[in-house]
Amino acid sequence: MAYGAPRTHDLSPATFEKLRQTSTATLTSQLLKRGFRNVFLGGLQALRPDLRMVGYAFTLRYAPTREDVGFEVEYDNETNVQRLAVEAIGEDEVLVIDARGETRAASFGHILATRIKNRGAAGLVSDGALRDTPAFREMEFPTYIKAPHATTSSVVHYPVDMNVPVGCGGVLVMPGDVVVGDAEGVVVIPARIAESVAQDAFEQELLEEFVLSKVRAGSSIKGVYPPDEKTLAEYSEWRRRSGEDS
Ligand SMILES: O=C([O-])CC(=O)C(=O)O
Ligand SMILES: [Mg+2]
Repeated sequence: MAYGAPRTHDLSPATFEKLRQTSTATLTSQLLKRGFRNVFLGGLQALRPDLRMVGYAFTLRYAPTREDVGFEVEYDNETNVQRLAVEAIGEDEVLVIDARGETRAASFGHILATRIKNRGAAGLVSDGALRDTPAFREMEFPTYIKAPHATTSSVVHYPVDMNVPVGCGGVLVMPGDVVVGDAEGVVVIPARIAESVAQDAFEQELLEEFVLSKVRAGSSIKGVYPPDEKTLAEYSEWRRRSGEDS
């Protein structure tokens, strides 16, 4: 069992800030331009849609419980992989739980979430259920789940490994991948391309802001969305005037 998130690429503070400002929709478009089609985690809802999330994936994988394996009433902090993950996760990491879409019991709760938040974690993502969801809605902690369920996890599944490649919401998540969340959901960005994706996404949103202002003002989408050369020239002028170019 591998412990500790292997972080292959550390993002600059500027990139972190850009990712915090760009939407997951824009990020999926930039990833698609680079050939990545399956990067948005399907079927998840934000419990705190008002918060943005940016961090590195720390993964946790669950498997179904059997009558003789995995079921615990009192969790053992020395051996239970979920509990070991809680005390291993680090600063700026997002706990990504592969719960196989299982929603007949929780995969995490709010006391454990409070602990990982205090360890500096940047958020929590599970493609299964969570318990204590009323408390999660009060916590300043970005959290994404498939559904609420009050029953504790080991009734249907148990944690078997951490920091291994997992599937979450139908998407591959590698430890150390960059994970970004907004009100729409969660997107995973391979760490080695995250800087360039962030830069191009930021540029795309500036251009879209200009395009939207024209469409709002009554312009047709023809020649505007996507922009032709005339619109791009107007955009350059608009950027110069709004002081975006230094
Ligand atoms: O039993 C659990 O699944 C954990 C729990 O409720 C919590 O962390 O508050
Ligand atoms: Mg609880």
